[in-house]
Amino acid sequence: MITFDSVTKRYPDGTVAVDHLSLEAPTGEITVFVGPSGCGKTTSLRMINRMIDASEGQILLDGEPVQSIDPPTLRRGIGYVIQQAGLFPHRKIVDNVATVPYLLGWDKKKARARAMELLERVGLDPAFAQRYPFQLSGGQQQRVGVARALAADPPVLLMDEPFSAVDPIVRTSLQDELLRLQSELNKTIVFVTHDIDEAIKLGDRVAVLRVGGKLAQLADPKTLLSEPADDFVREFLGHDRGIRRLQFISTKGLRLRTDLTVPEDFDGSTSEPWLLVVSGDGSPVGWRTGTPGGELEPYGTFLHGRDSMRTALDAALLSPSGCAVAVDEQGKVVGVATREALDEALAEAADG
Ligand SMILES: Nc1ncnc2c1ncn2[C@@H]1O[C@H](COP(=O)(O)OP(=O)(O)OP(=O)(O)O)[C@@H](O)[C@H]1O
Repeated sequence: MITFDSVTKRYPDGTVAVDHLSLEAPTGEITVFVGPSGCGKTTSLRMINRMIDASEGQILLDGEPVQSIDPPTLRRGIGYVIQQAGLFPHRKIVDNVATVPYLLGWDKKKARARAMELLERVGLDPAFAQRYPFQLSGGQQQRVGVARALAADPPVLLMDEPFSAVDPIVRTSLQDELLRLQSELNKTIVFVTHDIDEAIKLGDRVAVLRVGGKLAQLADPKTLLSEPADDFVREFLGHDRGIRRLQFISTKGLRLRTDLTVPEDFDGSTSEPWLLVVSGDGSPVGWRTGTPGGELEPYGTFLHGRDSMRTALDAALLSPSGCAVAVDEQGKVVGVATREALDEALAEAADG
């Protein structure tokens, strides 16, 4: 666990970057520092591994003040990932990843084997090992940055806007990858971002900082969205806070209808305005109207019980029928959530 105990950082020119910050980043969890530019996120992060020293207060690592640990020893137990990866340009990828093991005096073979294992872990083709950083895309370089930070298996990982320099699609996949890795590794991660969506997606706990380095709120993402502490936090969360809350509401209890599906060769009429055509193997094909003939219309799906109400609602909005198609892990139809069922679930969510 990392503990900030009334930590203040005053730079020599008098700027107070962090002001009496007290919070805990629990072991095995992702704690995100989020806030507008200049609110002291990077300064707070760098005080953990003593790249910057606190002016007042103390930071404890599992109860031990970081001030009492000499910086090289401290940093060996703390992985650090920054924006644009910060790889050594003249070293091959494998040697970049093996940087800390080399520093720790591992023999070259063992260090390289560890680097190869990690490249695979972060989803990179081992063939990249022999390349130089400039021969990789920005997203691939970030993966190498994460692999390098994990090389000596540190219990703590500090990540400073690690995904902000890549395009939104790559960014999403890097975020997913980090969550997958974290589910296996259970590191204590402190993650800095200015992007509230990233904070909500990744954080077990989110610390919102305001300019002047003061903590505005520390909460889990669900609480943050439903109970922002003040106008600053509310404003920072943005105007679609209600919609984003839906991502924490499960589709498990969503009522499904199973009488609205028909096989592909069905050409009868019904009084239902829409019917979902399902192929022989159970996958959805498209919506047709109650009367036969005409083109099949598009549909949207959600994984029943796994995806959130946000995804279910999105699926409904993609279909002219206004209904969302519930599928299982194999993509087979398990039922249809009608507008009424979605309404009921939303009303319950609003009450809760
Ligand atoms: N070496 C320094 N000397 C003086 N002031 C500094 C120094 N480094 C940072 N600051 C100031 O401290 C405040 C906090 O900076 P910091 O980099 O921690 O913010 P941040 O929240 O990470 O910002 P950003 O999102 O823009 O990276 C800012 O007002 C910044 O100008």
